Amino acid sequence: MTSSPQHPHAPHPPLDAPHIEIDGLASGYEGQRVLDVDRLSIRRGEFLSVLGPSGCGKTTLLNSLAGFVRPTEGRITIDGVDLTDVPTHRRGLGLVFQNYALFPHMTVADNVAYGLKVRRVERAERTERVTEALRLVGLEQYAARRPKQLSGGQQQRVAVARALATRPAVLLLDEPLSNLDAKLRREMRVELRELQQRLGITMVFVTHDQEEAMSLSDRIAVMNGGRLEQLGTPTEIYRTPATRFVAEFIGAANILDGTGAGAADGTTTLAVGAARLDSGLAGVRDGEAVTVAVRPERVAVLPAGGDGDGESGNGEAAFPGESVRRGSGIVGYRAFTGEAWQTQIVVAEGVAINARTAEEPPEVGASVVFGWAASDVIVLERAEKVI
Ligand SMILES: Nc1ncnc2c1ncn2[C@@H]1O[C@H](COP(=O)(O)OP(=O)(O)OP(=O)(O)O)[C@@H](O)[C@H]1O
Repeated sequence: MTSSPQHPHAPHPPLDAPHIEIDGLASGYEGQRVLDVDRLSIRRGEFLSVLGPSGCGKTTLLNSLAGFVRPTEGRITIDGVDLTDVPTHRRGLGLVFQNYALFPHMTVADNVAYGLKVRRVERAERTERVTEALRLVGLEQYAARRPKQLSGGQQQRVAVARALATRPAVLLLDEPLSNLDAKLRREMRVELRELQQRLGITMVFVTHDQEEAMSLSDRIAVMNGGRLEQLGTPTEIYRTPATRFVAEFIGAANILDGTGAGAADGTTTLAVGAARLDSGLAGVRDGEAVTVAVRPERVAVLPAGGDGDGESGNGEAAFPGESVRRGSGIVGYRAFTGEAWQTQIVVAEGVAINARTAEEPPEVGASVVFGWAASDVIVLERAEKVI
C-alpha cells in the first residue's frame, strides 16, 4: 500500500495534479494540540515552503507527513493512499533535516547507500543509484571521502543525495540550509530549486526565513499558531496578504488602523490615531473601522513646499506613476542601507509612515509629503462600526 516512488529521470508530471492532501489534521504532544490544519493540497512536482515563526508547528506538520508524529485527527494521503497506518519507510519519502547528521566513519558513498541497504536493495543497483544521486548533486568525485573532509555545503549535498538515492516521490526538508553561511545558503537554494525542477519531485520545505521561501517556492504555506494562515504563490502572499500577520511577517508593511472620517476626491480620509490620511480607499463610511497596509517601497516621498504639496502643476516635482498625495509629515529618521533609503515620516504623535526609496530623501527634520497609488493599498480588515 505505498505510492510508487518516482524515478529521478521521469518526465515532469502535470503541475496541478494533487499529490499530497491534508484534511482536518490535528497533531500534538502529550494531549496538547499544536497543529490544526483544515486543508492543504500539495501539487505534484510542486516546491511548497512551509513558513512561519518559531514554534508555529512547521516541524510538527513535517513530522506528521513523515510519520514521526501520529495525528490525533484528520488524515494525510499521498496519491490518494491514506498514510495513517503506513510506516515512515513505506511512504515514498526522502528526508533532509538540519541535524540529519551523516555517519562520520562512513565514506560519502556509504552514507548515500545507507538507506538503500536498509531497504535491501541489491549491491549492483545500490552502486548505480549512489553514483546517480552523487552525480545529481555534483559530488561524484567525492564518493570515497569522509564527511569531515567536506565543506558544510558539500555535506548538506550528501544529505540531499542520500535522500534522493531512494528515489522518493516526495522530499521533505526541515530547515536544511540553516547551518550554512549566507552566501552558501543562497548558492544551495539555487541548486535545490534546479534539482527539484529537473527531477519534477514534490518538495515540502520548512523554513522560518521568508526570503528563502520567497525565492524558492511555487507556493508558500504561511503558518501561525498551528494554523495555516495563507496559502499562495510568493507574489500573492506579498501583494495580497490575507491577514495582518502575513502582511507583517512577509516583508515590511505600514499597517494603518483607521476609521472613516469623511471623503475627498472620491477617496476616504482615515483617522489614524491623531493623523488624518487620504487612504486611497473609496467608500469607507464615517466611523467604519478599516485596517490597511502599504508596503514601504510603494511610498513616495517628496519635499513639501515649492508647489505647496509636491503635486505637479507648476513644473515642480510630482509623485511618480499613479501615486498621489496621501499626507504630510516630518522626516524623523533616514538611513542608507546600500540598496535603498529607509525613511521614517512622522505624521502625528505615535503615527509614522515608513518609506523605502531609491532616491535620497530630504534631511531629518525636513517637511515632506508622501503618496502612494490607490492600487498599492492592501485592505486587511474592514468592518462596519456602529456610530
Ligand atoms: N516533542 C515535543 N513534545 C512536546 N511539545 C513539543 C514537541 N515538539 C514540539 N513541541 C511544541 O509544539 C509546538 C510546535 O513546535 P514545532 O517544532 O512544530 O514548531 P516549528 O514551527 O517547527 O518551530 P521552529 O521553527 O522553532 O523549529 C511548539 O510549541 C513546541 O514547543
